[in-house]
Amino acid sequence: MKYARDSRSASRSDEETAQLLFEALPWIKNLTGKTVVIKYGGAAMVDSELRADVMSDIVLLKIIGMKPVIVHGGGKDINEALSHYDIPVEFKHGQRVTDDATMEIVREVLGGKVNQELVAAINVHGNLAVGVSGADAGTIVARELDPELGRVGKIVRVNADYLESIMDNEYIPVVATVAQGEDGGFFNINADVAAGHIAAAVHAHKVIFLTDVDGLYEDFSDKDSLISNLTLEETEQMLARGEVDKGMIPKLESCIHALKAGVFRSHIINGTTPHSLLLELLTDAGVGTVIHSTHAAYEQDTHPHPLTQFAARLSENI
Ligand SMILES: Nc1ncnc2c1ncn2[C@@H]1O[C@H](COP(=O)(O)OP(=O)(O)O)[C@@H](O)[C@H]1O
Ligand SMILES: CC(=O)N[C@@H](CCC(=O)OP(=O)(O)O)C(=O)O
Repeated sequence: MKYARDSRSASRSDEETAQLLFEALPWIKNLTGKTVVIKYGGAAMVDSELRADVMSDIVLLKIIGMKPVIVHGGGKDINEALSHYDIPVEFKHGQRVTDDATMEIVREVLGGKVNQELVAAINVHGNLAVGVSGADAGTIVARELDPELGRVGKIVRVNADYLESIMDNEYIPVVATVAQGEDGGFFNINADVAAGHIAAAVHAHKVIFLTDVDGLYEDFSDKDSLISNLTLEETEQMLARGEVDKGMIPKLESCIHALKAGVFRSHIINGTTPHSLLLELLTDAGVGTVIHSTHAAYEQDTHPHPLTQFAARLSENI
């Protein structure tokens, strides 16, 4: 996906640029020192130019004082590699049926190619990113979820200390969701599920799912039904009524898991929209769906703020 990069600076005066930077100050102060888990995967990850820009945005967030943890997927890359080796692709309930041959490919693609490419895209800005396999230091430990799914894991624990030690040393952990098995082998973990567990374990302030749609729709066939915010309870009710399907189910379940563990907010945003992360984190205007514990908690935290102007102008100019 291509998009214009330079129109923005051309259409803005120096004074406006200074104002934009100044208005970001309260947001930067608010987020300093906070851990934010960012799940990046799926269709939002396939375009290399866009991927480089998302990694640059994460570098910016790190430089302004946040502590990002990236948890990445790579389902499409796994599918390509499997078709290259003539291994069939099969999913059940949103999870890849993972026999031993598939597990080897998952390890190579997630722990190798995809992880290294994301780390490299960050490290062009300085040596900030550390690639972490979920199997390193028991970062993610799992056991069999369901014999029908083969080597798909159910997470039993996360080594938050290891991830925090990486962040304490000012690095950004970039986690591939290959788990260490309690049985000594490896397990394949859905990256949405892993992000929710990791956010809970590191007591993240927020968990953000970058995907290929603008957020959660009340009715996916109606593009006017995007939900800007909803509570944990409303999310549970939507799931129970069967109103969401496909990849949105593990995302919502992970949002619920993270919120119940004390994560302040879960966000679902469009990773194919340029700078959606910056808009979501540095403005009140928001660009996707926010899930929060209660409406009261949401209202208390969401004040009208001059920076909403920053959001509007940033959106206009990209
Ligand atoms: N109610 C809904 N709102 C938004 N997306 C939905 C909904 N129900 C199903 N979906 C599907 O969920 C998909 C996102 O999940 P997924 O494809 O797994 O994303 P990713 O690959 O980014 O993890 C959307 O592209 C959409 O097809
Ligand atoms: C068990 C399971 O389904 N694992 C996923 C892991 C990668 C992933 O989740 O990638 P996306 O976020 O890009 O979809 C898989 O094999 O595709």
